[in-house]
Amino acid sequence: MLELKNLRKSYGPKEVLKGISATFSAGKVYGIVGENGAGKTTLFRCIADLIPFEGEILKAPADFNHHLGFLQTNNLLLPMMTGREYLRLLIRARHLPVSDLDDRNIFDLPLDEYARNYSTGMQKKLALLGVLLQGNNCLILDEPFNGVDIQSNIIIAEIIRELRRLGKTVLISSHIYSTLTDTCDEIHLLRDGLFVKSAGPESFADLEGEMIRVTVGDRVERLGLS
Ligand SMILES: Nc1ncnc2c1ncn2[C@@H]1O[C@H](COP(=O)(O)OP(=O)(O)OP(=O)(O)O)[C@@H](O)[C@H]1O
Repeated sequence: MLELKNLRKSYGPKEVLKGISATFSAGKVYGIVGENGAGKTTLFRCIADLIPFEGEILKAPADFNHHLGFLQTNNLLLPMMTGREYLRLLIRARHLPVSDLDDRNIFDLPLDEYARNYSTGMQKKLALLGVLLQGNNCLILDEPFNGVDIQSNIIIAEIIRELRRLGKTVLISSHIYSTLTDTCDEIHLLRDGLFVKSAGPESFADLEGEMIRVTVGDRVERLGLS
């Protein structure tokens, strides 16, 4: 169980999260959408206890953080380590046996090459594989689809559905709305530091319509294209 109660976060005078309350349940997939700079990563970093915040984040069981996997958008600064060593490190951090790595290398990554020489998409796949092989109960996936090829995106969507079937709690951010409607049970729109709208599958289309109205407004006309 994961519950946010009046979660607030400021960077200096800048208030990014202004009192978010929400509950995230096991066996559900939650999408977070919002414009660049809306605070999605900040929210995730608060939940992962990586930065201080105000308000409350209630987690159960008590060792929740030991079963939390966080795929960050910028966790790709790997030291001199091969893909295989990176995966071993993450798996061992959970005191799990390292086995069948080649079989479980579902993205066909060159595991014996230095991970820092991987392409951006390959690094993301490696990081995702790492948090998945840890067997976490809660997964926070910050833009998992971004920079990854279409074939892998299809696989990632299927993995997310499998995580739901396994009873995990999954939080995802994405700038591609269809990736969320394909996978989520609920989507929250983060704007001005708050969840201003939340929708279940029956109102995903309404939420998209609302975002288009607010976001596009008269911007295209103002461009004065001719
Ligand atoms: N360490 C920091 N110090 C100061 N300001 C920060 C810091 N990290 C983030 N911010 C600011 O907080 C706001 C929210 O940033 P955040 O990265 O959480 O947004 P986001 O919704 O994830 O954006 P994007 O979609 O572009 O990834 C932005 O205005 C950003 O400039």
